[in-house]
Amino acid sequence: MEDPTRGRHELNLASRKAEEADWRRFQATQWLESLVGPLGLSTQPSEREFISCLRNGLILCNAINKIKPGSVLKVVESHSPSQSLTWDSQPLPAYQYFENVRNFLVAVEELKLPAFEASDLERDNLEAGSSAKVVDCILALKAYYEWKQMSGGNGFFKPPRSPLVKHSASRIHSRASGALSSEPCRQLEMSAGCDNQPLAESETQKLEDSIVRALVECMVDTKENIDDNILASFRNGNPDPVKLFNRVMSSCLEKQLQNKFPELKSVFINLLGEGSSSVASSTSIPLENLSSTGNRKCCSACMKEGNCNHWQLFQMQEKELSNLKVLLSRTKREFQDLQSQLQSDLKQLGSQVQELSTAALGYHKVVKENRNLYNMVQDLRGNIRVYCRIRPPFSTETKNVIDFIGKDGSLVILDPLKSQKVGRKVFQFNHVFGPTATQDEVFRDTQPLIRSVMDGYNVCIFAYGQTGSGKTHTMYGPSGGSTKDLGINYLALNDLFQLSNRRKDITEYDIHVQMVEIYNEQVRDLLADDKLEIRSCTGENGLSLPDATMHSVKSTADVLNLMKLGEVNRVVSSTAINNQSSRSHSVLTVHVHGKDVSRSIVRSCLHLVDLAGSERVDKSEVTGDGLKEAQYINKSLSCLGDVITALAQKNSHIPYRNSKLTLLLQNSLGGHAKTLMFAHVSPEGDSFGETISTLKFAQRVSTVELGAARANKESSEVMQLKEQLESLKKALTNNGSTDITT
Ligand SMILES: Nc1ncnc2c1ncn2[C@@H]1O[C@H](COP(=O)(O)OP(=O)(O)OP(=O)(O)O)[C@@H](O)[C@H]1O
Repeated sequence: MEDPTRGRHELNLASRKAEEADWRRFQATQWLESLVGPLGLSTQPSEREFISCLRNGLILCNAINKIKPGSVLKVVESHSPSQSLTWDSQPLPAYQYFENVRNFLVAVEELKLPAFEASDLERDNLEAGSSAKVVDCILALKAYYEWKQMSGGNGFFKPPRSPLVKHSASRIHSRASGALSSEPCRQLEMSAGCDNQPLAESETQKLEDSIVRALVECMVDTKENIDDNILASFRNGNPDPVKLFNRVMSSCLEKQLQNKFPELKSVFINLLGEGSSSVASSTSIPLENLSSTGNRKCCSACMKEGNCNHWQLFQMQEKELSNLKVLLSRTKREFQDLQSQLQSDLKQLGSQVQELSTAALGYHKVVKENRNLYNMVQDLRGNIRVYCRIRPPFSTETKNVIDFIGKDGSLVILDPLKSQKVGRKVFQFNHVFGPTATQDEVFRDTQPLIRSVMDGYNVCIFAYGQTGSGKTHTMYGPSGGSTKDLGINYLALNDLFQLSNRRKDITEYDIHVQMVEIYNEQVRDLLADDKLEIRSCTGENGLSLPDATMHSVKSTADVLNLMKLGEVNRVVSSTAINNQSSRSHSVLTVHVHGKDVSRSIVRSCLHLVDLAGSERVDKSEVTGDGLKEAQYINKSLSCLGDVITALAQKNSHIPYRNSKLTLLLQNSLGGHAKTLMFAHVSPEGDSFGETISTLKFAQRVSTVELGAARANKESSEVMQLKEQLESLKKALTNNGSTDITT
């Protein structure tokens, strides 16, 4: 037997379906009008009205061009001005406009939106429900348009499901739910429940069945019990379909869920709750607000305009936002970790640098202390300091005998005639200046020694070496009177003036100079007009050259003038080895006399000696007077060697008197003076013999112990006592002579 309620339900369903179709058509019309202007249709257009209006494809093309400009490039327009867009004045034949419809459908396909058949717009096909596909297509366009406006076209657009598509699988279900399911589904979609539920397929199916059954029953009941207010609003001819639908639906749901399907209510709440839970937790909006008020508010506002994706988009963005928040806090944590790691690394690095710099400082301090201690030991032992200076080679082509120059004063030379293994000779000096050392560098190393003259020490600096090895260059500077690269003589005096100036408040200094040469065993005054020969080299008052003229100097200019005069007077001649060879030993003596505020007196002298070059007579190719000069030079140098050897061997007798040179340097070599020798060598291979001989001599000199240097300083008491002694001596002498005469 046929169930009478079922028949009634089917009847009701058909009418609901029709209502739904009307409502959707209304939405499509409203939206098209808002997009392209008035269509000339009634408020509730019939299917016929609606299809006729769209038949020429003009409205459709204009609409799609508004959504996506250029979608239909050529739109066939209505030519007659009398032809309006109203549906009933549609001009024929329609085939002229078939192109519009076809182009529109192509554009719709390109947007991947649900399309319809061109024949759906034909007059002959018009029957109930035939416009559904066209309406679906327009509502899909509407949804696309709204998505594009909201997202700016970024992301993925998902067209809303057509009720036709969804329910084609089951005839019964489509019958029962075709008209209605789109709305609940959309409601669920809005809360992200419809598609995103991770339910099993069978479960979903079961759920859908329950919902559809409940809704069908609900609507049948509601339709029968529709309250007068709702019917009245229908009758007064101006119903708001959205409001009407909402009211019907809400009262239906409320009743059915409350009374008949309490289990369905919990399913609904769960669905809505699950869909909202993540959002609720991330935004702290109460669940009820989202599932009822918020959700409904959003949709009631949008329902007027058609399909609504707001809630879904909102949820997606909320989710993305919360993901981003998590990412941000994780990145922040990582950044903080990195920062603290960096800080601790920097701290560690800083302390390491600090340690290193302390170590470096300590190292420099120790090196300096070592040097000072070494010098102190040298002073205490009274050793003669020996510096070696190597002249730059005259030609790069000649073989160089210098193998290695150590910073510690070691020097290795190589016999050019022997192999590297056996031809190497090692020497050790206080310092070795290589060919590139400047005059200034050489002076800076000797400066402390020179300055000690101002404290009362006697100092002697002499340059020794073969002819042409650079002795005059070191002591005077480049030959030819150049004021560039001036040597130790000038730089030393200049420095003494500066020091005297700096100490002028404490000590008053007088500086005098003498300049003599020893030529062929004769001492000659280089600063006197007539170059008088000086007979005595050891005079009274501690002066080694009492007869040589004494010149007071107050400035470096004075010194320069005197040095020029001395250079002019010195005997030089050209030899095969050096065309400006010094044929004599020159001695510049600087006498310093200082008196300080306590009336203590310092008296000292600085000998700056440029020896004549030692040379092999055969090699220098000299004859006659030149040969005689060379023999004298060699003899005096060998006397110097004898004195050095005797001193080195600590002999009781030192043969100072064997030559004028050793007699002149007696106080510097045997007294309590500070002595420095510059051993000059030529780097050329053909000078190897002389180089070895110079270096051996220098090595011997460095072993000489002179005893600790002593300053010539007399305190005011000693001076007073000395003065008293002098006056007593005089008185005694006077008394004696008186006694004799009386
Ligand atoms: N360190 C140097 N840098 C540049 N040129 C140098 C250097 N040493 C020496 N000379 C040059 O070498 C040449 C010989 O030097 P110098 O006259 O000083 O030798 P010397 O040992 O005094 O010779 P002699 O014993 O014959 O007088 C000069 O032309 C000098 O300018």
